[in-house]
Amino acid sequence: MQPEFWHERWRGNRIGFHRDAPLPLLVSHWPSLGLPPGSRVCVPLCGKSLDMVWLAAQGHRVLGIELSRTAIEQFFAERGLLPTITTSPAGTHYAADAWELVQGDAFEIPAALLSDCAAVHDRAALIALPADMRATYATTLWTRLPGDCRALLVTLEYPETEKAGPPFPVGEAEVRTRFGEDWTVRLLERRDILANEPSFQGEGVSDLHTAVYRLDRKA
Ligand SMILES: C[S@@+](CC[C@H](N)C(=O)[O-])C[C@H]1O[C@@H](n2cnc3c(N)ncnc32)[C@H](O)[C@@H]1O
Repeated sequence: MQPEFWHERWRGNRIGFHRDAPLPLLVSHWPSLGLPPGSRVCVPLCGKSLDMVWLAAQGHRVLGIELSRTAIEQFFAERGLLPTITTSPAGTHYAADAWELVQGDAFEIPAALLSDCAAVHDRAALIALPADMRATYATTLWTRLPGDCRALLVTLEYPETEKAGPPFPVGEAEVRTRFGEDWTVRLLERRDILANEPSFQGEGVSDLHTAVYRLDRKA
């Protein structure tokens, strides 16, 4: 999954991963993180997700990280906002209201930019990446998050021989292997969603679950 793969998806508007409403699992599980309003939330590989709108409505400031300038421009245009644009070694920063979206590579984001992030929301970020890139993602961005950080991580599980990713299946054992050393990992919910996902059924997937984890950075 090289950058060109994603740029091509955005150019061609082939963004089937984008949802026209906040993720229900975010809405139901986010309050359990107990974050104070005003906390900054990192949304890696953010696309133009409406989850960022929902997080802002909860009183959070949002730091999104996204390769595609198209995605970022569409996010602000769809809210009728003209962002302020600045640059840093991390990339190009677009900021308006509660949102700062950085056009850059999530693997290259420096710890200084993440230092005041109290939480992470990962939906379709880890599972967007093939195994070798998931390893890099876990050992770069996630290791640079500050000491008291918490996270919601949403995954998909299906038999990997039944469909080519993305999205890729990531089971509980992999989540614990990738994050368990630095994070306390708790499975919050695992839900059968095959009946709601005709495109997976159409590709021959016989079993499909989504799982939500809470991660707490170990001291
Ligand atoms: C499957 S989409 C999910 C987008 C969003 N999380 C959502 O739920 O709609 C993955 C997104 O990650 C972006 N992306 C892929 N690799 C990236 C990287 N290394 N750094 C930043 N963004 C990346 C892609 O451009 C794409 O918008």
